[in-house]
Amino acid sequence: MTVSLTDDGMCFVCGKNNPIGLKLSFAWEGDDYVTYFTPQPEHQSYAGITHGGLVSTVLDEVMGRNMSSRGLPAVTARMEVRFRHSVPLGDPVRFAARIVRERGKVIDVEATATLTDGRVAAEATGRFLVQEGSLREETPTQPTASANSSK
Ligand SMILES: CCCCCCCCCCCCCCCC(=O)SCCNC(=O)CCNC(=O)[C@H](O)C(C)(C)COP(=O)(O)OP(=O)(O)OC[C@H]1O[C@@H](n2cnc3c(N)ncnc32)[C@H](O)[C@@H]1OP(=O)(O)O
Repeated sequence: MTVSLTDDGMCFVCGKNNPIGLKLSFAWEGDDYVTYFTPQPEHQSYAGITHGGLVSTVLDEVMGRNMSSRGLPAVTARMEVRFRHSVPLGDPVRFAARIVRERGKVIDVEATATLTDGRVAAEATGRFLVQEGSLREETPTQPTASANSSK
């Protein structure tokens, strides 16, 4: 079964119109598809530590957008995350994704979250299923709000 995917600017991670979203920007750096996220206090779990669910969310996004940026709109079917080090607040974290294997509409991707000192804080593997058609863009109904996080 496939679904039709629409970008209405409200994605929690990249949507420019989501008032509570992260509003992250993405770009290619060589073979890596990359975003930088600087966690703030509102993104923590224990004091001073970025919530692992949010780290997972950005890993998911950078993998998914790797494909949509190449014209392959896909959904996450499965994802595994290994948390190696805590992610502190206040410093930019580099999230990078690259394709591992493509088999028809099934694409395996891996991603890393790297701290400013070069340590890989978290690594993910994901399986994505490419959906039929192209990503549709739709005018949002929600008002635009100011960013709460930046590259
Ligand atoms: C310029 C760029 C602008 C971009 C601008 C974008 C803005 C927009 C934001 C984008 C953001 C993206 C990054 C966030 C990505 C999400 O958050 S996507 C949302 C979360 N994910 C979902 O909602 C998916 C929900 N699940 C489903 O829809 C369906 O279960 C799936 C995954 C499509 C699978 O459907 P299905 O019909 O069961 O698939 P089927 O064809 O039977 O299986 C195909 C193969 O996949 C395997 N498979 C199926 N399901 C699974 C599974 N769950 N686990 C493992 N393997 C599976 C099958 O075993 C089969 O493998 P083989 O047997 O062929 O070896």
